[in-house]
Amino acid sequence: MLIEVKDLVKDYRVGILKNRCVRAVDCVSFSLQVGETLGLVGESGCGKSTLARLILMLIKPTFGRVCFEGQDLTDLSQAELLKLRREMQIVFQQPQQSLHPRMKLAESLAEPLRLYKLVKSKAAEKERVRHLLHEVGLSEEHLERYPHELSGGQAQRVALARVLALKPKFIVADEPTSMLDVAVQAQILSLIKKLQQEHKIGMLFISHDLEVIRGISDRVAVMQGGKLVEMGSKEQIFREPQHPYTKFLTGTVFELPTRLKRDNLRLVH
Ligand SMILES: Nc1ncnc2c1ncn2[C@@H]1O[C@H](COP(=O)(O)OP(=O)(O)OP(=O)(O)O)[C@@H](O)[C@H]1O
Repeated sequence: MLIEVKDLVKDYRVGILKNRCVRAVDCVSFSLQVGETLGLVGESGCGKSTLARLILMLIKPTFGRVCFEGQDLTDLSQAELLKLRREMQIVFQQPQQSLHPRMKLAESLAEPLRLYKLVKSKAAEKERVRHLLHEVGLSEEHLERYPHELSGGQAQRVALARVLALKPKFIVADEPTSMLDVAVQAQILSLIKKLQQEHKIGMLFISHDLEVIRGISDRVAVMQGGKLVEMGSKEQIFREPQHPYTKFLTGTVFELPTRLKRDNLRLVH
C-alpha cells in the first residue's frame, strides 16, 4: 500500500477570537495503491484541498493518521518529514506558484536536483535537465526563458518537470488544468496520465470537472461537507452511483436540492 489515510479530521479555528471551529475534513479514510490514480471530486469548499494538504503533512491533522509506505507520518519530526517530501509532491492549479519569477527555466529545473543532491556533476545535471524537458514535451530553446515568457500550458509542463525531477512515488494534482484553455487542458491531462503510468506514480487527482475525473482516474472518491460520501471504481461511480449526492453529480438525478443549486459547483453535464 502506498498511502493509507485513517479517520482523518481537520478543524480550523475561525473568527476574530479563534473561538469558532470549522470541520473541513470529517473522519476520512481510504487507501491508494502504488501507481493508482484516485480522482477526488466535490463542490467548492467541501474540503478537497485541505485533505490533500493533510496527506502531504503540509498541515497537521486534528485527529487521525496518514501512512506512506506503512510509515505513520503523523509521528515524524520536521526533519524526517523533509526527507520523505521528495517522494510526495504536489502539482498546483497555478504553475506560476511553483516557479520562481526571476529564475530561468534551466535554473528552475536544476534546483530540485541540487537540493536533494540527485546528480553528481554539472554534466549529469545538464543531461538530466535536458531529459526532463523532453519528457514534458518542451525543447531546449525554453531553457533561457523566465516563467512570464511561457504560456499557461508550458508553465504547467515545467512545473511537472520539476516534480518529475524528484522521482516522486506519490503526487497530489490539485486542479492542475482548471486554469487552462480546453485544448491545452486535454494535452496536459494526457501528459500527466502518460508520466504517471510510465513512472508508476500514485496520484490523488482533485477536480470539479467530472469529465476530467472520468478520463484520468482508476477509482473515484466523492466528497461532500468534509466527508467521503462515496468511493468506488470509475465504472461503478459513473454507471451506478449510490449516494444521492453522487447521483446528482453524475447527472442521474435531475432534481437539484435547493442547497446544491446555490453552491458554486462547476458541472460539465
Ligand atoms: N486556513 C483556513 N482557516 C479557516 N478555514 C479554512 C481554511 N482553509 C480552508 N478553510 C475552510 O475549510 C473548508 C474546506 O476548504 P477547502 O479549501 O479544503 O475546500 P475545497 O473543496 O478545496 O474548495 P475549492 O474547490 O473551492 O478549492 C471551507 O469551509 C473553507 O472555508
